Order: sequence, then structure tokens, then C-alpha cells
Amino acid sequence: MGARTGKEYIEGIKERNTEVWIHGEKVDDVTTHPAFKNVVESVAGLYDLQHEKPEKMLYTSPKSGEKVGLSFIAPKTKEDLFKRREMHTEWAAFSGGMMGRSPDYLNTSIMAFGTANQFFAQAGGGSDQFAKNAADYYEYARENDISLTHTLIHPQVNRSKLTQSEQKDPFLSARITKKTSDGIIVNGCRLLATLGGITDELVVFPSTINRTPGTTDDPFAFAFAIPNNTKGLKFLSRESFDYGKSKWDHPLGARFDESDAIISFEDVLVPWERVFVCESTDICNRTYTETNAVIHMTHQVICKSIVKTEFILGVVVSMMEAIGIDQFMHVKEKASEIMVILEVMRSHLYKAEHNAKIDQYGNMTPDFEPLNAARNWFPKMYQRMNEIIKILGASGLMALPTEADFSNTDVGPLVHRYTQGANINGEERVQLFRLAWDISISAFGNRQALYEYYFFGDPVRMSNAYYDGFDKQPYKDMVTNFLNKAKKEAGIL
Ligand SMILES: Cc1cc2nc3c(=O)[nH]c(=O)nc-3n(C[C@H](O)[C@H](O)[C@H](O)COP(=O)(O)OP(=O)(O)OC[C@H]3O[C@@H](n4cnc5c(N)ncnc54)[C@H](O)[C@@H]3O)c2cc1C
Repeated sequence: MGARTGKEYIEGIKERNTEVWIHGEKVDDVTTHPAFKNVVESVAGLYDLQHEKPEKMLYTSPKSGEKVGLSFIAPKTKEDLFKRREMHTEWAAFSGGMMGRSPDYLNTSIMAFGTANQFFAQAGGGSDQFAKNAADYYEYARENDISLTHTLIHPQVNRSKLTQSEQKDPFLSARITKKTSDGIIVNGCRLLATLGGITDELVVFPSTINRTPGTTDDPFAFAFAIPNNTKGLKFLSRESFDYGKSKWDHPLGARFDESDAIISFEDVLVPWERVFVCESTDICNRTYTETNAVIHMTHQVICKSIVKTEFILGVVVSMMEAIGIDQFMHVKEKASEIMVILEVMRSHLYKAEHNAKIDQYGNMTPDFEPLNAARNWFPKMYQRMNEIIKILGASGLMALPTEADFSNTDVGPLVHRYTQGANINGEERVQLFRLAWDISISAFGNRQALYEYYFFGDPVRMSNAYYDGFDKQPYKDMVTNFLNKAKKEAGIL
């Protein structure tokens, strides 16, 4: 099949007819339902972009010879990484970086699982079945341009309990309840599927927050991929932040609200050929790092974050000029903070790509050190950028008449006049400030802030892992040597 068009993506999810629930109702058709249709159109726009810019977005499949999405590429050279970066950048620019789950995010992980497939052989009790499954799934997803959502975490319930089996209801978090000759049977719940219900398939990732290999956590430790319309699977979507307003009024929320869903499994049969890990906490804990999936995913994330920063910078400097605050020292100082964030992020990406090396699976893999630093830093910087928009926008983020006000013959001329800016007319200024509002204040904007803070994991635990994994010895030696020198000079050593 090769790379799909937007139309093919829409037809695909329409046909699947996934069981999605929202606002207390079962959705008949996500492609026409008001909560999903705009974001479905946006995802379709991404798929169309593959065909509008084939030289940037596609490559030739090593298997079929067809043109397939470049986000699936198994990079073999630095050139491949540069090309993949350009592809990620194109998709991110489509939404100003506001679609965190453009399909390239998960495509890179499926590539890493598929090419590092021998890793999964360990999970097969000596059999190569799981390794074959991972490789086959990569090929299937790439050749058919399958769109994916994923779930990683256990429901919150009681985080003080170390294992899921210690929860008051040990059958609440999704777990393997039975194994048959056909596959595993899964029951319970997993969180949190962004784009849930509007993709072709669901990948249930190995959760890295299981604790105790070989014991009570193993029934909760698995990885697999299944079609969204698998029997017993329900997507329980959160309230939509696309309020059905015009794209002028809600420039982001009316286009890119990706939705997030709780996933419910009721006697879901996962066929053996779709299982990558079965009952192994130890393997789940190591999958991301040892397949290098985390590195390839972070490469996509940092490309997206750079585009998002560029977009926010554009909004901020335009706002500054629009209301004539661009000469004030503290205002420029705040905008320059965003410029610094942008340059730092670009430097991290540059170093990661230029220090890339072939890994044990034959993939050209970016240097994780700068990517890891960037993914630990950006979630906090994103909150600061939002704060800067609010500090600089002030009442302009509330004095925001709607499209309907502007076109009303009574109040239109008034609002047009009253909202004019220094270098911009009222309608243009409100349009710009509505964009700033949708980034930083609306429900859509606040969800973005939460997303950026948490989507890659809890930043506190991530920073602890970063601290623990950082090679601190050279710096301690540096200080010891310095102090020893001083001691020698003082005749103590
Ligand atoms: C908008 C959004 C979209 C998301 N999309 C996806 C998705 O598509 N797929 C997916 O799988 N996941 C997704 N996630 C989930 C994301 O991976 C988690 O939010 C993240 O891993 C944190 O886990 P949690 O939300 O369960 O927070 P918790 O682990 O419950 O943490 C809540 C608070 O308690 C503290 N805390 C809890 N336990 C501990 C502990 N043991 N030690 C120290 N502190 C602790 C945390 O620091 C935090 O402050 C999404 C999240 C958001 C907000």
C-alpha cells in the first residue's frame, strides 16, 4: 500500500468503527462527530502532506519498493537522521508543534522495536516468536502506514502501593487474566491514549513503572499491538476542548484537540503474533532503553519542541509589536528568554545528530546525552514560555471579541476600532491575541502545558533517573585534583 493520503486515513478509521465513548454517549462515527472531526481532518492533513512534499516526507521501502513514510525509516547514516529531522519538522510545522502525537512519534518507536527485535527473543522463553512479532509489526505498520496510539501507565488509584497487585482492586489495572493457545486475554484499564479512538491501532507499551521482576508485577508486564476495533476494547475519551467554535475564534482548539482516552479491556484477546512481551517485568523495564526506542522517540520530540518554540516566539514578538511594547527592557528580556530556549534546543539537536553512532542493531542512533538533557529541560521551559505570553499579553488576552462580533453591523465597527493595535487593525490584532490565548489560557492551551510537562513521564522521576545515570566521577575528580594541588602547595600532601 505505501504512504497513505488523508482520505485513506479517514476511510480507514471510519471502517474500523472503534468503540469510542464521549460525553456519556457511544460515538457512531469519529470522522463526523463534533468532538473528533476537526482533529481527524488535521491528522488527514498530515497524511496529505506526505504526498504534497514526497521528496521530504517519503522514502523507498526496503521490502516492497513502494514509497513509505519517512518517519518509519531505520536510519543507517547521519544523512538519514537529517532527513528524518526534516520530515519531523514538516509535520510539526503543520500545527505549530501543537500536535504532540503526530504519527511520527510512535512510528520511530515501532521502527526501534522492529529493528532491535532480537531484544524481544529474551521474552519468548528461548523462542524467537516475540522477536519475529516485533519485526513483522514494524513491517506491517510501515507498509500500510498504520496510525497508532499508545498506553503506558497504570490508573492512579493509590501510588503509594509499590505493585499493582497491592491495590485494593488488583484487577483494576490491565493485566493478563488468561493465556490460551490463541493468545493472551487482557482485562482492566490503562492510561492515557492521546489520539485514542482516531487511530488504526493501539500499542500497549511495556510500562517501566512496574517494580518487582518475577513476582507479583508480571501479570501487568506486557507489550502488544492490536487493532482499535478489537472486541472488548473501549476508548473512554475525555471531554472535548474543541467547542465547535470557528477556527478564527479557537485557532488551535478547533483544529488540533488530539483527545485523550482511558482504555478499557474486557476479555480482550491479543493473538500471540501480536505479543512482544508477556509477563516479564524485567524486560518491560529495559525495553525502552535497550532497544534505543527512547532515543529515536526523543529525536522526534526535540524536533517538535523546536518548532513549537519557534511558533511561540513568532507569536510573542508579533504581540509585542502589535501593542507597541517591543522597546521596553523587561519585555525584550522576556522575549529573549524564548530566543535562548530556541537556540539551546537547536544546539542539543545539532550535537545529538552530529555525534550519532551506529548502535548494536545497525541503526544510526543520535547521541542520547544532549537529547536526554533537552527532554528533561524543555517541560519546565514550556511553562515559562506560557507565563511570558500571559505577562506580555495582559488584558489583551481577555479583550477578545469573537468573529461574530466583528461581522455584526452594530458592534462590529466598535470592536474593530477599540481593539486596534500599534501597527495592526482590530480584527488582525484580535486574531493574533486569540492565538496567544489558545496557546496559554484556553482549555486547549492548559492541556498543552500539562502535556508538555508530563507526556514523557514524571519530570521529577525523570530528573532523578537522569541524576543517577549521569557520569559524575570526572567532575568529582576535577575537584579532588584541584584540592590536592592546593594541599600540595601548602605542603600537606
Ligand atoms: C495530556 C497528557 C497526555 C498523555 N498522553 C499519553 C499517551 O498518549 N500515552 C500514554 O501512555 N501516556 C500518556 N500520558 C501519561 C503520562 O505518561 C503520565 O502523565 C506521566 O507518566 C506521569 O504519570 P501519572 O500521570 O500517572 O502521574 P503520577 O505518577 O500519578 O504522579 C502524580 C504526582 O505524584 C508524584 N508521584 C507519584 N508517584 C511517585 C513516586 N513513586 N515517587 C515520586 N513521586 C511520585 C509525581 O511526581 C506527580 O507529581 C499523558 C499525560 C498527559 C497529561
